[in-house]
Amino acid sequence: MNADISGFSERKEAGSSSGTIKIAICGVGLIGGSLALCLKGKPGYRVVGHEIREESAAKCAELGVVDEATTSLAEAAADADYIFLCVPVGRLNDYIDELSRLPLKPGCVMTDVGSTKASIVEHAAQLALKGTTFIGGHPMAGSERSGVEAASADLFENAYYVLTPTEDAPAEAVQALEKLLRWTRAKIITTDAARHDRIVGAISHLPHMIAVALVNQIAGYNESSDLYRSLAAGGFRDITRIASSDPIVWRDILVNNRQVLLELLSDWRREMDEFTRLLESEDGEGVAERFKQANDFRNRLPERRKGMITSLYECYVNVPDQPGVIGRIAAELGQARINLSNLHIIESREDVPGVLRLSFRRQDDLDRAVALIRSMDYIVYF
Ligand SMILES: NC(=O)C1=CN([C@@H]2O[C@H](COP(=O)(O)OP(=O)(O)OC[C@H]3O[C@@H](n4cnc5c(N)ncnc54)[C@H](O)[C@@H]3O)[C@@H](O)[C@H]2O)C=CC1
Ligand SMILES: O=C(O)C(=O)Cc1ccc(O)cc1
Repeated sequence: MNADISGFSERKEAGSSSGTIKIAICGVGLIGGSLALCLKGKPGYRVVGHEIREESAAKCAELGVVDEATTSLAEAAADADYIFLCVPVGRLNDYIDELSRLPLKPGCVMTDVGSTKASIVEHAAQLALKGTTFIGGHPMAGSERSGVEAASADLFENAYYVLTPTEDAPAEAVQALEKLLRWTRAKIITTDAARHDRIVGAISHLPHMIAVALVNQIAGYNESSDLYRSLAAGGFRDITRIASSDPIVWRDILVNNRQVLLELLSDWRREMDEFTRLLESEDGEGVAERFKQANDFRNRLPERRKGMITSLYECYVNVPDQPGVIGRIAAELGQARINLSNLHIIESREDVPGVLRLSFRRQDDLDRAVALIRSMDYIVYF
């Protein structure tokens, strides 16, 4: 790979012969669509979406997420300066194979957004991608939602965006990709693929498995009484939000990173065994110590209200059981021109509205809403 990068800098500065930089996005879903929205309309860029189904291609063009869309990979890739692979992890190698058989523009930079990095980076390195450079990528932001309808130009703001260039990737290519990705307003960092997979396995893939297992365990109990579902309150919702993630996307991630995950699961079982031991021996002090240790670490997590922690800017409001309270809060927010993206009543008892979850698209809206609602004497928390 990277055999011929002659003319690379010249092309990146000047763009293609038509004066524009062509960016191909293969898979215009949540992540591909969000990248497209970050880049489309920026001076000198033309964003072309690739989808395998006609309806999907038509939809992303109609929604205005891309400048144009096609179901032909050859057409999307032809003359592209950058190619982003944004399909489920299980399909990435096939795309690399197919692209390696197509005439690609010399100096083209190819990257992906897959949640695992070692296998794709290794696969791309084995193929001589004729004068193009492959650089693995992973924006550490997303949500439990999927599809182009969920795409947003703000998705990556302040989140980490990991790049995993191999040692032989030309510095100019890495710099050019980093420069392009600045439009996402993400914090770009580089590391090697194996390290990425170990760390992301622990902080993202393991939590997704735990969330799914927990929901399925409780769903099993709920067969005997619907009260399990009714009583499921804030804590359960917080820890299980990511269990609503896309099954195909996550099937591919977990199977791909299975070696790392099998080790993490064995450590997880040890953590659970420790709780079992503490409870069997009625060791309350030991239990408290586990919570204390967790509090210490969690309270020192970086204050980031996006990406891996939450997908939106959210707050919770305790609402008393009085008619009109929710309407009043919504009306005040509207009057103050604060854009509410979602409002959800979390019932803690069947007959009592207990907690209101308010979601915003911007930090600024959240901050203003919190100040306003607190000034109305309601308790607001995160
Ligand atoms: N969901 C998330 O929060 C994050 C996902 N990622 C990674 O981004 C990639 C895309 O995920 P999302 O955008 O969330 O998924 P999505 O489901 O929103 O979008 C997937 C895209 O790939 C296309 N696609 C699906 N199956 C395909 C197939 N068999 N052949 C060709 N195209 C196919 C779909 O038409 C769609 O455009 C995955 O590799 C995932 O690991 C990375 C960061 C965050
Ligand atoms: O919704 C969340 O909190 C996520 O964890 C989103 C996410 C999903 C997959 C990734 O590879 C990165 C981020």
